[in-house]
Amino acid sequence: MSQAPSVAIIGAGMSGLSAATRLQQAGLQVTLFDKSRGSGGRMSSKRTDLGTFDMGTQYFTARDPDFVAAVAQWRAEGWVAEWQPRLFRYDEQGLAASLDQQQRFVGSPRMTALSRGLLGNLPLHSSTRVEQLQRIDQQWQLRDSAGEQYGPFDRVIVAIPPAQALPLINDITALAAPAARSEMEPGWAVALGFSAPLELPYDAVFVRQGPLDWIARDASKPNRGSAETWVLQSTPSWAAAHLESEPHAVVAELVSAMQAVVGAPLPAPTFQHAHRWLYARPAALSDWGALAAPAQGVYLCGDWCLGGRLEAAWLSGQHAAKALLETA
Ligand SMILES: Cc1cc2nc3c(=O)[nH]c(=O)nc-3n(C[C@H](O)[C@H](O)[C@H](O)COP(=O)(O)OP(=O)(O)OC[C@H]3O[C@@H](n4cnc5c(N)ncnc54)[C@H](O)[C@@H]3O)c2cc1C
Ligand SMILES: NC(=O)C1=CC=CN([C@@H]2O[C@H](COP(=O)(O)OP(=O)(O)OC[C@H]3O[C@@H](n4cnc5c(N)ncnc54)[C@H](OP(=O)(O)O)[C@@H]3O)[C@@H](O)[C@H]2O)C1
Repeated sequence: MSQAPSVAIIGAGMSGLSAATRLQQAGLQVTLFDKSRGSGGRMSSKRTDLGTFDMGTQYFTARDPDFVAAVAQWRAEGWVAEWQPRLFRYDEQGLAASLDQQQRFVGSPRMTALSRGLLGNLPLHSSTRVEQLQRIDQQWQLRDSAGEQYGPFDRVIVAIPPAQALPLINDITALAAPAARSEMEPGWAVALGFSAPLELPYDAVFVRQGPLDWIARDASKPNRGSAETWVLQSTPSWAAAHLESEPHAVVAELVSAMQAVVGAPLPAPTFQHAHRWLYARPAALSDWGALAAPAQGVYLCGDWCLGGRLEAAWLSGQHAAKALLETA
């Protein structure tokens, strides 16, 4: 190929953005597509009159040296900041402080600040659900759910959960077989706003039982504003058993579980909202990095290829970009 290949990236969550920024640095033309109104995917924030709520990624840690370096750069840009919550855990013995030495980071002033920073000036077709990839003359044409065509592109990176990726790559066995084996578990997230501080001695609690996985005072994160905002997240097993529940019923059950943790009735929230994540986290850990079909010029990445955390999503995007660059 005499000139740099053009690349379509389907999915503008962390893995797609990671691949996009790496390829842009290498001088390739990339175009992102996302079915949502913006970028970020599961690294999402909900804006309300009370302030924002992080409804997906709560915080992230950095262990891989390349990711540690990327996070240092994002901190310097002001896109992320360290969060030092007063951490507790809740188990059969009840509530106990559970402080540790782990550094934890969040987007600032909301989780999506990180995805906006990474997106920068990259071209993104938002509200565009890609439904089909067509191979024409050794290139790829994309078709969205409204029948619009995009392309041609020399290469395609599919950076979405496996169930959503499968219809796009079904004919490419090297990608379809592992994707078909990869299951994702669901989750419910509930945002609560209160008119006054709850005055609790913790900012976040690892619960991991019954309906509740985790509760966090969103307002304790850096640069969030002064409203008393909390996010409750369900365990995957509870979400699987309550996939079709009405949002108000989910709020009621998770608030009741939070009251059990707090050990006292909570005041009535002034704001409540429930969000269902059909594909929240991988059911099992994989170590693929990314999946590649170089002969067809198609690459598959996402947290599910490497471990189900934000860091894994970033690393998987880097793996996909590296594999693509090896054939560029
Ligand atoms: C409730 C919850 C809490 C979490 N908490 C944490 C945490 O505290 N720490 C942590 O490290 N990780 C956490 N995670 C996991 C973390 O959010 C993910 O690992 C990471 O965001 C995944 O990024 P990704 O790019 O792989 O996928 P996604 O973020 O899912 O990105 C995929 C993108 O593709 C788009 N898309 C899908 N199909 C199509 C299509 N056909 N056409 C166009 N676009 C499409 C979607 O809209 C989405 O934007 C949490 C996840 C959830 C759901
Ligand atoms: N809700 C969802 O859908 C999620 C999808 C994907 C990831 N989710 C959560 O992300 C968190 C990020 O994990 P990691 O980056 O590895 O953060 P750590 O803070 O290191 O947590 C890892 C793991 O260790 C336990 N733990 C850590 N610190 C404490 C502590 N101070 N007290 C008690 N427990 C702690 C805990 O796991 P256990 O199974 O051992 O309870 C943490 O999960 C992580 O929270 C994912 O669940 C959500």
